[in-house]
Order: sequence, then structure tokens, then C-alpha cells
Amino acid sequence: MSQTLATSGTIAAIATAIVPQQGSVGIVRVSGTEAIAIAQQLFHAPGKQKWETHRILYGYIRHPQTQELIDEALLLIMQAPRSFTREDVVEFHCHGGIMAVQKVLQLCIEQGARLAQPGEFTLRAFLNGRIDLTQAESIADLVGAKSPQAAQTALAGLQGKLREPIRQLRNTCLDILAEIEARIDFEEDLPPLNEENIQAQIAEVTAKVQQILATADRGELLRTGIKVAIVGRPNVGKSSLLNAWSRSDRAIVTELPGTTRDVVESQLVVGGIPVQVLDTAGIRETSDVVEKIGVERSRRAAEAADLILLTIDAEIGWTEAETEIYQQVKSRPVILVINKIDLITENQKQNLLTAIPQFQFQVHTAAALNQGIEELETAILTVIHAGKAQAADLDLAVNQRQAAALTSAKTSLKQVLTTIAEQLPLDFWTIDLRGAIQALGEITGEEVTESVLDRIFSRFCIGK
Ligand SMILES: Nc1nc2c(c(=O)[nH]1)N(C=O)[C@@H](CNc1ccc(C(=O)N[C@@H](CCC(=O)O)C(=O)O)cc1)CN2
Ligand SMILES: Nc1nc2c(ncn2[C@@H]2O[C@H](COP(=O)(O)OP(=O)(O)OP(=O)(O)O)[C@@H](O)[C@H]2O)c(=O)[nH]1
Ligand SMILES: [Mg+2]
Repeated sequence: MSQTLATSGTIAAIATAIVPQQGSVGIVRVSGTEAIAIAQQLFHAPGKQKWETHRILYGYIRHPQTQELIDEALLLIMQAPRSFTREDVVEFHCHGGIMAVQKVLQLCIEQGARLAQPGEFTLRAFLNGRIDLTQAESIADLVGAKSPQAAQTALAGLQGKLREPIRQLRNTCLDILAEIEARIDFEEDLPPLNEENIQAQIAEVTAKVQQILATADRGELLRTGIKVAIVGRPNVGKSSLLNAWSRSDRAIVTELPGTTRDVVESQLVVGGIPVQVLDTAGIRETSDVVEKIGVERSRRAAEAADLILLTIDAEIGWTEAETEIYQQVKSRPVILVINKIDLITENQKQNLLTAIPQFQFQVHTAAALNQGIEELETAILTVIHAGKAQAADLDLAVNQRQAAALTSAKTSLKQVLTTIAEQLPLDFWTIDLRGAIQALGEITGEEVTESVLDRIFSRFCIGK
């Protein structure tokens, strides 16, 4: 967004994805006072169709000067305030691909619209009071969701699941503030403050803030997910593991050591958490130029990963090579994956387990037979949930910005309690209470600076 948040004029953008795999329909969205006039210049609806709000017209988009046919299309009209932005909105539903929508967008701009900034439609919905800031952020989360659970949590946010409790907590603080300020202003005329009652209320607000704050870890996991690197010597079955896990033949598998040369990625979902899995080249000393680069890339992938699957071959066990690889990855959480478990007997397995270093997390797989994947996912979930706050049964998940504001609110509220306990004058109580009110207002957007709004909305995609 621009420096100032003044979002004025009629804006236009392509609202649908512009990707190589074309969608069958493409939408150009226009919002602002000129939206309907622009549509009337470009869109021709044959017969007796009425230009009324919440109607869809069928017709043709033509160049306003040359009358050249641009597309056969549908036009959706939503008159203010019954629209997403609460302004007049029109949508041209064109044929997919990029040609029609680009031409229509161009014509809208020639007719006086300007290209929308990223997030500007949603910014208008926010500024015009249709949604609050938590809902605006939920829209961005929903669009970017990489797992069904992430989408569900975002949708809960869009429905006001975060807005409502935060508003209530802030209102409680405002009520307490009013009560205290009344005592400061008209001390003589009012019964004395019920200190205990105020302490109890603030303690209750603090507890609720903490409860919501506890959803932050889950929010982080759902939004950004984690990166898992499969590493190990050549030929232990890393690519087979990726394929079994992703139920695909994404990576090339052969019986030759040194098959994988480049990092192969696959996007999966484990227990609702988006997981990016990286299959890497087997790590070994090699004089092959290409393989050498691959090995270097493996090391970098391992460094970038949140979790390492150190994979070994059950028939071969733990060798000097494994010790060396382990040295390189041990700064991250490691799960030992003993693959090709189908090739050894139960006896050999017992011997193997006593001979190799002990890992807190280890799983046995037979990747070539698609076995052990569930066990692997369970281990991964255990590792990533270890040490993280388990959110209560709230189906919301705050983001980092919201968590920072909640932390600040909590600190202020605790300070109020200290101030009361120390019997300081009422003015002091209000200072920190105001701090908490400010922090909660930053979450909903009731009190938020332009630079914060800039940061939030600039992360949106164009057309949103
Ligand atoms: N084609 C299309 N699909 C879309 C959207 C859109 O803008 N266009 N959306 C957008 O991103 C989402 C739907 N969200 C919307 C939210 C509110 C209104 C709206 O007109 N709200 C009015 C109520 C209308 C009425 O009561 O009749 C309002 O709240 O005042 C429209 C879409 C998802 N799908
Ligand atoms: N019996 C058995 N064979 C397996 C298993 N997993 C992999 N293999 C075989 O082991 C060989 C090597 O598998 P890959 O998945 O290519 O091994 P890799 O670790 O990716 O090897 P590089 O890419 O060379 O580092 C192939 O012939 C696989 O079929 C398993 O669980 N059991
Ligand atoms: Mg491989």
C-alpha cells in the first residue's frame, strides 16, 4: 500500500489466479463510485435485462470506441453498501486464461479505474467497517492455507471467532477504566471502589488473554508449516521414502547409489500441518562433479530444515558414514529412520537395535513396500508438538502480530494488579489499563497505526 492509507478512487484488478494451468473462468473486479458507469461503457446486455443490484447480466464486453468484441461474459452488480467493500462493485466473469481478463482490466483502467494495490479491496472492507482486522488477516490466511485444518481455522477467524472474545475483553477493560476514572473525577459523590472485584475482573481477563495466547504455536504451525529433510547415505531408500509418503513416484528410485542429484520437494499435510518434504542426494565423498553439487545441496537443505529424517539401511546398520552425517545435522531435531526393515529377521533387528546409537525418536520403515509411514507421521507430530503449548479446544489460532499484542496486554494487566496490590494512587492503575486496552485494540484494528495496516495489507495478493 501507499504511505497514506487514503484509499480513494475506483479500483480494478484481476481477482482470479493467473497461472499456467488456466482456470475456465477469470474475474475482473471493480470497486468504487465509478464501477457501475465503467461497466455500462463496456458491457452490453441484450434484451430486457435490468441493471439492478445483486443481479447477473449476460452479454458481451466490447471496446467502447471501436466496438471490437472482447469477450462473451457475465456481469455481477453489487451496489453499495451491499458488497464486500461496501462500495459499488462490479465483476466481469470472463473466459479463463489471461487474454480476456487482461484486456478487460486494461479497458477498465482506460475508463477511469486504477489498478488496485495488493489487499486494497479487503482494506476497503476493513476501513468501511464490514470486517475487523482479525477477519482481514483471516482472509489472507484462508487464501494461503496449505491444509484443510489451516483453512478451517482461518474460516473461524473470518466468522469472528477471534474478534468477539477480544472485543469482549477490551470492553471489560474499558468498563473497569470508566469505573476507576469516575472515582478520580468525582471521588466524593461515589461509593468507594470495590478493589477486590476489580482485581478479580482483571485476573479473569488476564487468564482469558493467556488462553488465547496459547493458540499461537498452533497458528504458526498451521500457517507456515514445517520443512523436513530426508538425509542419509546413498541408496538407503530416501527417495523411496518420499514416494511412499507422498503416494507418488515424485522421485527417481534405482538400485544405483547416487541416483538423486538435486533436492526433490513434495508438499504434504501431516495431522493438519503443512509439511514440505525434501528428498536429498545421498551424502558421500565423490569425484563426480554433478553428484558433488548434489551433496552440497543436501547439506544446505538439511540446514534449512526444521526436522531431519536421518535414514539408514537396516541391512547395513550404522557406520562411520552415519556418524559423519549425524555430526552435520545434530543441531536440529532428528528422527532415525531404519529403512529396508523387511530385509532383516526379528533376531537381526534386535542385534541392530543394540548396536546403533540410541535415538529418542526412531521408526522402522519398508519404504519400497509402503510400510511404516503412519509410524513416521506419529513420530513427527510428537517431535513438533514437544515443548509447544497445547491450545485448549479453541478452534482459533493467533498469528505472531496478534500474539505480540496479547503478550503486551498480559504484561500491562499484570502490572495493574501489582499497582493495586501496592496501593498506588488510582492514576497509576489507569496507565497500565490503558496499555492493555491499546494492545487489544491493535488486534481488532480499533487502535492501529497506519504502518501496521500497511504491513498487513501489503502481504495480500493483488485482487484480494
Ligand atoms: N465472485 C466473488 N466471489 C467471492 C467474493 C467476491 O468478492 N466475488 N468474495 C469476496 O472476497 C468472497 C465472498 N465474500 C463476500 C462477502 C460479502 C459480500 C457482500 O455483498 N456483503 C454484503 C451483504 C449482501 C447482502 O446482504 O445481500 C454486506 O455485508 O453488506 C459479498 C461477498 C468469496 N467469493
Ligand atoms: N527391500 C527394500 N528395498 C528398498 C526399500 N527402500 C528402498 N529400497 C530399494 O533401495 C534402492 C535405493 O532406493 P532409493 O530410494 O533410490 O535410495 P536413495 O536413498 O534415494 O538413494 P540415492 O538417491 O542414491 O541417495 C532401490 O532399489 C529401492 O527399491 C525397502 O524398504 N525395502
Ligand atoms: Mg534418492
